[in-house]
This record gives sequence, C-alpha cells and structure tokens, in this order.
Amino acid sequence: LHWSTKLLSPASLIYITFLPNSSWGKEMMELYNHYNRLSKEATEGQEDHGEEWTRLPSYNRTLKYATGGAYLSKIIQSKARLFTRNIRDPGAAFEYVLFFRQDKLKCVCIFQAGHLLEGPPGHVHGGAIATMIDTVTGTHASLLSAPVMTANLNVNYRSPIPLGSTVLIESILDKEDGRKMYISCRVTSTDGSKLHTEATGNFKSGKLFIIKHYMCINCKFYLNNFT
Ligand SMILES: CCCCCCCCCCCCCC(=O)SCCNC(=O)CCNC(=O)[C@H](O)C(C)(C)COP(=O)(O)OP(=O)(O)OC[C@H]1O[C@@H](n2cnc3c(N)ncnc32)[C@H](O)[C@@H]1OP(=O)(O)O
Repeated sequence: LHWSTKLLSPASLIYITFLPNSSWGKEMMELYNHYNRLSKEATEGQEDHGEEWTRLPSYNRTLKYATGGAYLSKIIQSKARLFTRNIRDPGAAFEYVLFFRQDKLKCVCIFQAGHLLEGPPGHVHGGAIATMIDTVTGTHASLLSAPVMTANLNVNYRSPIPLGSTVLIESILDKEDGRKMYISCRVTSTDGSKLHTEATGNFKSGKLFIIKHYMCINCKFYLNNFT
C-alpha cells in the first residue's frame, strides 16, 4: 500500500506523503517504532525524561519548527518541494525520518537508501550521502535558530554504504556563535558498530532573509491598498 495521496489545490496538485510507507524494511521500521515510542512516552509525560524525542512530520510542516518558520512556510507552502522529497516512488531514493531530542542538541535520522541513489556498483553515491547529511544538519541548525544556509560542509567518507541498507545519521551541536552554528554528524550502521561517514558543517541562520520577506509582503500590501 502506497501511503501517498493527492490533494487538489487552486494552484496545483499537492502531494502529501505519509510515513511510514510499504518500502520500509524491517530495520527501518524497528528504529522508527523505537524513536516513536520514546516520543510518545515524552508526550504522555511519563517519569523518565532522559531521552525525549520529537518526530519532524514532513518537509512542509518542519519549517514551522524553525524560528520564523511558521510565517515562512505560509509564503512558500504551495511552492516548496524539498529535493529529497521529490522522488515519489516509494523506496526508490531517499526514505528517511527525522527525530530531534527535546533539548534540540541532538538529531537522529533513520535513512534507507533506494536503488536510484547508486554510485559505485551496489553502493550509495557520495553526493546522495552528502545530501542527506546536509538535510539533517541543515534541519538541525534551523531548529535551533531560523532557517539556515549551509556555509561550509566537510565530509569524510570512511566506508561505503550498501544500496538498500538502513543507516543512522546523528547530528550534534558543537558550537553556536551568533548567527553561526557548527554541527557535526556521523553516519553509522544501525547498531552503531560501523562508521560510514563523518561530517562537520557551518550554517548561517537567515534572519535577514525572513525580514526581507516581511518587508516584501508589507510593501505589496501597502501598494495594493494605499496607492
Ligand atoms: C526544522 C526546521 C526545518 C527547516 C526545514 C528546512 C529543511 C531544509 C534542510 C536542507 C538544508 C539545506 C541547506 C542548503 O543546502 S543551503 C544551499 C547551499 N548553500 C548555499 O548556497 C550558501 C551560499 N552562500 C551564501 O549564501 C553566503 O555565502 C552565506 C549565507 C553562507 C554567508 O553570507 P553572509 O553574507 O550572511 O555572511 P558573511 O559573508 O558576511 O560571513 C559571515 C560569517 O560567516 C563566515 N562564513 C561565511 N561563509 C563561510 C564559509 N563558506 N565557511 C566558513 N565560514 C564562512 C564568515 O567568515 C563570517 O564569519 P565572521 O567573520 O563573522 O566570524
């Protein structure tokens, strides 16, 4: 069963994809259920608050988690289409789900790499791995501040990722310096025993970007109503 549906909007067809879908393998589902349980426990206010996780539901809605993101998501709602969510054939490319810890200092992504992401025969393309790292660390930085631009990303590829496998992508905040955020990231096998990739990133929050949009909207409002 493909949990994807189409909604008719005045402007265009909008696709909403629900997670999980039928392409998710056993490992992906087990990890998803594990973090979902931790999220559920957190919302139900149970005793152990050591690890409280929250799932980021989907691209459009994740924008709302960033400072100023609720406003930004309204502006781009109908146009935004994140690269990693563009291939709609379940299991063909980027299958992933993101959770962040309540204190936002750590994010975890469960990623299953589909056959369209092939680089070296039978293994995931380095660009696809970097894309996922950018997505996780970029989302993490956006959660901590406002929506960000990646200024710098260093990737060290330690061991190849077999196509079709599920891996964990974990990011942590190393340092915050004004509007700059330094985040590091590790891609490992799901049991953590094998290191596939390590990365560090430098992100700049886009507060000015949001202010520019506010000004644009206000100008348009002024021109439409008072001139
Ligand atoms: C939950 C939230 C969800 C949100 C959903 C979103 C999901 C999206 C997930 C996907 C996410 C995908 C995200 C993407 O893929 S974003 C797409 C890829 N990134 C870009 O295209 C960025 C292009 N570059 C720029 O736009 C500008 O150069 C930026 C904005 C980066 C800086 O231009 P700006 O004019 O603002 O700054 P500045 O030049 O005055 O410099 C200021 C400071 O920064 C330091 N610096 C600058 N550059 C670098 C560098 N390369 N390495 C190290 N440091 C650098 C610089 O030394 C200075 O430091 P200091 O002297 O102050 O100490």
